Amino acid sequence: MSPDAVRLVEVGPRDGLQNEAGVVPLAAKVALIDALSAAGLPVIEAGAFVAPGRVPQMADSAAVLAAIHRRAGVRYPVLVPNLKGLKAATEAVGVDDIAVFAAASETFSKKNINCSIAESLERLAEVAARAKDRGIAVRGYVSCVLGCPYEGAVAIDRVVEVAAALAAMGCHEISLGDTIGVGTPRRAREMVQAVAGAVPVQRLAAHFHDTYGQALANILAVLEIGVTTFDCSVAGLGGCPYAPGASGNVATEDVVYMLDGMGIASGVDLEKLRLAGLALCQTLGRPPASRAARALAARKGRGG
Ligand SMILES: CC(C)(COP(=O)([O-])OP(=O)([O-])OC[C@H]1O[C@@H](n2cnc3c(N)ncnc32)[C@H](O)[C@@H]1OP(=O)([O-])[O-])[C@@H](O)C(=O)NCCC(=O)NCCSC(=O)C[C@@](C)(O)CC(=O)[O-]
Repeated sequence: MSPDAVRLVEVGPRDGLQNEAGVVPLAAKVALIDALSAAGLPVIEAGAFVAPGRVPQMADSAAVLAAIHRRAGVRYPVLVPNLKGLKAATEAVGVDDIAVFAAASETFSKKNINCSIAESLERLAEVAARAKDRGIAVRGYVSCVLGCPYEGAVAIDRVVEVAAALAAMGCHEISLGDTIGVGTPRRAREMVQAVAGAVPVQRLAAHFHDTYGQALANILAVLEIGVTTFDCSVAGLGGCPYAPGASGNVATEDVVYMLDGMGIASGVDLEKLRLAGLALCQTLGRPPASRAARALAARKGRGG
């Protein structure tokens, strides 16, 4: 059964832009975030306090946070990999939400954050404890929940273990990331059902990349078993620098179009969202990857 309402977590300004080869001007990032909040997104991941040598595109995250217009009720989490990142985040303007990230694949963990899964969980537990002491909410990500770019298949038991460890260290929500978008609906559902045996489904979020065009189908599959929080990226921006070949997250416009059609409330204005994505894509010099955004633009072009 489908819910009446869902919560969308917009990850475009972080997951979307982290993989861009060229420099995205600070003003364009700020304008994007402000346009997304004006479109009704309740959570907008605004940046990452990671090593700038590894992900140069996120190096200006503190400046982004200082420049955005904060809308009442909107949350602006940032990614934090370690205590150094937590320190930088707490020194930035207005950070009261962070997200820590681990993986269900050893090789991905090593490539992405240069340590084993066990080491990362130890490190993140300290980050989470200190963040909580300061009243900062902590979200947890698990990458490679349906496959790894280096190891291939990933055991569901491993996903359950990592998700449970993040929940045990106090993450209020666990986002399950199909980093390379290889998942299909039945497997996505099996994975979520298994994780829900360890972490209540109300605390789970689904984070599907759309590499194989399966993201919307996967969302629907897990929506029907109780997941009500979905990560998405405006204009389908993105990919992970440590997941070669992976495309962006499911496009927020495509998700909102589907939800609107199903009568499921997200609080997001599709037209304002489309224009937010379009403005950023004009800066990037390419069309939005969102099918819904393209179709809506074509309809407008025909006077529809
Ligand atoms: C995790 C680390 C930091 C480990 O870092 P390390 O590679 O082990 O190296 P280190 O700890 O020895 O540090 C190397 C240099 O970085 C600095 N440093 C160290 N930490 C920080 C920090 N926080 N902020 C700023 N600088 C930092 C540190 O001070 C040092 O500077 P140097 O002495 O060379 O001048 C590094 O490997 C890293 O930043 N990796 C990038 C991870 C990343 O951002 N990946 C993409 C996001 S995850 C993702 O996209 C998946 C997700 C979440 O979307 C879900 C999904 O789809 O699966």
